[in-house]
Amino acid sequence: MIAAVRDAHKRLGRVQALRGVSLEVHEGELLALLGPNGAGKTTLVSLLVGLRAPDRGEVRLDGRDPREPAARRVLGMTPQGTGFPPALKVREVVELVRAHYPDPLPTAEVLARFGLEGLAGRSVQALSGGQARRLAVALAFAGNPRLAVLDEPTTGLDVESRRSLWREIQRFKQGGGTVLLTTHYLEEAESLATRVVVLDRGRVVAEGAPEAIKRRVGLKRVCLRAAELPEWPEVERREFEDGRYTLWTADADALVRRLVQSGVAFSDLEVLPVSLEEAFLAVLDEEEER
Ligand SMILES: Nc1ncnc2c1ncn2[C@@H]1O[C@H](COP(=O)(O)OP(=O)(O)OP(=O)(O)O)[C@@H](O)[C@H]1O
Repeated sequence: MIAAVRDAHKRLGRVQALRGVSLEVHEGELLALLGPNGAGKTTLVSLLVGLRAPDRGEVRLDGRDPREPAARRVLGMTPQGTGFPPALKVREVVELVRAHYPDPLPTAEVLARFGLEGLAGRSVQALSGGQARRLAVALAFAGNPRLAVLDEPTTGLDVESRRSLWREIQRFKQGGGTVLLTTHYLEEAESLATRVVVLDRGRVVAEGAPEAIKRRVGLKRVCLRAAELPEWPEVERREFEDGRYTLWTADADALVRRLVQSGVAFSDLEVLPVSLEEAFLAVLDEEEER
């Protein structure tokens, strides 16, 4: 285990941002922290990286208090916000971060991997939003750390930049690195994460592999083309768009049998799992009802 939080509580001003959160980050995993705005993700990350201390509970990074500089040597992170030292060029910012680590990646490699070669001599103030974001993520990897902590790494990036960043994140993980990331893109968590933790109002409300969280919701999607379908008891929810029905059901087998027995003409039948996004919304709905 490379990092752990046990029963952490944190109050920020009048807000109880964390209410007893426990979390372990295991070596080699890619853990995605999900949750709606204000759930406490950034606060939790700030405890793990030693920027804040919990009011109650314990935080460990590589077995030590993350507020000790020596503990943070295992850690690479995206800077909070995009506040780079203003007078520096891109290459200089990369070199500044590398200088803090015993075995960093070569500067040229950092620049190349994150599509920054053409920008090496550019002042950080003259970067576009997307370029600054790529630099921020590159800095998390520049020191060749054991744990990379990425707070919303791909927010504001175009599709191509997002995909190329995903490739770099995966490459780091394949090389044995551990990643903790927060994201609002469920698709990102679904394609990258080995494990997902969902926070809501300062608590962990769901945890597991993306597949397990989807199973917990217990529904499947049955999709088909048909002119009109009767109401069936197995169907929890239905949508009709462009001649195609999507039916959400807890028992896809029973629904398909019903469909065939009904004699309704249909085509293009597919049975699909729910997406992580649908599962995420269902988990938050359950919490809301509690
Ligand atoms: N410095 C602060 N002072 C007072 N309240 C704060 C402070 N920082 C955060 N909060 C509050 O603490 C709660 C948790 O915030 P946090 O930034 O951890 O959430 P988040 O899950 O990262 O949200 P988002 O998805 O919007 O980034 C929110 O209600 C937020 O308004």
